[in-house]
Amino acid sequence: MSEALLRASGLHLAFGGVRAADGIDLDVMRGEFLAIIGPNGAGKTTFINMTTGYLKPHAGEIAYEGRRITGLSPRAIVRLGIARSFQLPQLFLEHTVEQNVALAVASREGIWSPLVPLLRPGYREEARDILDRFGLSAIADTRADALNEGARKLADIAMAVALKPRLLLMDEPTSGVAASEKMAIVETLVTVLRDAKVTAVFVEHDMDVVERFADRVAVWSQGRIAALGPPAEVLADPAVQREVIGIERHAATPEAPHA
Ligand SMILES: Nc1ncnc2c1ncn2[C@@H]1O[C@H](COP(=O)(O)OP(=O)(O)OP(=O)(O)O)[C@@H](O)[C@H]1O
Repeated sequence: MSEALLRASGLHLAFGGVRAADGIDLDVMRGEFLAIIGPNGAGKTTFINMTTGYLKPHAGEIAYEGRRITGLSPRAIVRLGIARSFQLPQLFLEHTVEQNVALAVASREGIWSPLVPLLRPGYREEARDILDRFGLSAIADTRADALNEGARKLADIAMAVALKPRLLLMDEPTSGVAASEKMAIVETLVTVLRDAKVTAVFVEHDMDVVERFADRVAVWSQGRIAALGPPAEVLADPAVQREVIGIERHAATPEAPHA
């Protein structure tokens, strides 16, 4: 872990009077798992949106593998090796899990029709292999609209992995996942990503997940990074505990009653 895979410098973006990014500087190191925490509205999703081409910063620059990517389209950024998963999974609900992942496999070749993967066995085989790695083989033939939240999140991430990214950004991969399933799901996810040598940035509200799986944690606050470092250090900081973790634990209570 010595080289920056992604480098964000001086990112600014305002929505009217709201400064969603107010001077973000961040290096994501090759091979690391970086967690982003922070209260609602701090600008965490905005950072992911800027990095993946869904939003263009008003100022500043993002470089990936030394190349400026600011302002490129989401598809162009995917082609360079950056994928994302969403806070609300973006699955084709009337298709099966396997068909969804096969669609992502086919999209690597510029094919975006949901019908094509049904016709080409190679795409389906690769999709099966990915689902196997995620422990999702049992639900390969289940329609996406019949999945519970945890399975839906994992299927969405499996689609992102099917794009063969070197960097994966995940927006709240565990939100809505039952507390009893959460650690096992993240364990699987981390194993798949480490095996595939994928660097990961993930927005997370569960501090137990951050503590256990992140190499570093960045604390977002009002469009800025208020703290950055190893979880054991950052989460022990009284200011972080007071201003972020208290809020996070409180916010996480309804879906994570164990917290
Ligand atoms: N498209 C948009 N138009 C207007 N305001 C926006 C837009 N996207 C984000 N914002 C505002 O920018 C600020 C940062 O939002 P963002 O979604 O990045 O925060 P967040 O830290 O991801 O929050 P959460 O934890 O609730 O997802 C918020 O005040 C939000 O209302």
